Amino acid sequence: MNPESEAATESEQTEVGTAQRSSDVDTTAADRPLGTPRVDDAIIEARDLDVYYGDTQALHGITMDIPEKQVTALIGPSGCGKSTFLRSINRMNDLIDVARVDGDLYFHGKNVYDEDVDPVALRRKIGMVFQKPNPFPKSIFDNVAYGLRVQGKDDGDVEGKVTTALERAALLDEVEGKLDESGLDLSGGQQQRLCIARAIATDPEVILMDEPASALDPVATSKIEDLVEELAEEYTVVIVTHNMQQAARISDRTAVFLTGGHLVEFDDTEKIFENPQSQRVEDYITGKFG
Ligand SMILES: Nc1ncnc2c1ncn2[C@@H]1O[C@H](COP(=O)(O)OP(=O)(O)OP(=O)(O)O)[C@@H](O)[C@H]1O
Repeated sequence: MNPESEAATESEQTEVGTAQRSSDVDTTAADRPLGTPRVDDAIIEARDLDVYYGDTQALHGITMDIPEKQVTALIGPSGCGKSTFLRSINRMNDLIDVARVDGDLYFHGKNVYDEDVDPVALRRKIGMVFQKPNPFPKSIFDNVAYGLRVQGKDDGDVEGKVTTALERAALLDEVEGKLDESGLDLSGGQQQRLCIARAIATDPEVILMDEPASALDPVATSKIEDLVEELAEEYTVVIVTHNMQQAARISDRTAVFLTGGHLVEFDDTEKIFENPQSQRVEDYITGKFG
């Protein structure tokens, strides 16, 4: 179906990720972050995105592109809006009563805030992993199979899909032979990899991670970091982290948000950490504040 005929079927729910963007909204110079916020291979494009909680504005005019199959890190001091931006990508902010979004956010060129977008379908393509591992009180197998069953993808090969997801999440070796045991009996690091397996079982394109290693010990953290880098061969990963060394180690590009909900600079990770353009970013990454 071409973009024009898709646009014509306004009354139907659009399968996100297939349409073309109908208009490109440029941003004002004042809002434009330093660095190279626009890229050619973007899968997600935020344009002039504002997010409010009631009367409080948490994000101001965010314009940035997330490149496909790379790791993009979002860093910045507490309360600067990193999680808010992450949640706005797959419309998780819809679940917060007082949250309101202005501006545009395109996924494969389709504005995810268009009325014809089904947020549940969107979240199948843009999965999320949270700070605290949150496996269901079910077996390891059922945790991973859960999304497939909910989506009616229980097509006889659930076992194969569960095995593949556990393998991609670098957990299979540790749980083989005990898939019937409770996911809650795994260690914290294993639980987080189980949640990652659950997120990738349904074959999303993008995985959003909100400080996925902050509750883990250094060994488990290192496994998650290795995994994130591997995942980027097949998926687009956007990760919020408080840990600047972690952002420097695992990400291709880094976005620096600063107090008040402004994106100040977005560039290749190496550039951000070695030669940032903004003095405020330099001060932040050298630990002068934040
Ligand atoms: N559900 C909510 N209701 C009201 N205000 C909120 C809500 N969630 C976040 N905020 C506010 O929005 C701003 C940005 O919060 P957000 O959690 O996005 O920041 P953050 O950079 O991810 O912070 P942290 O690093 O501490 O997790 C903060 O001022 C916060 O208090």
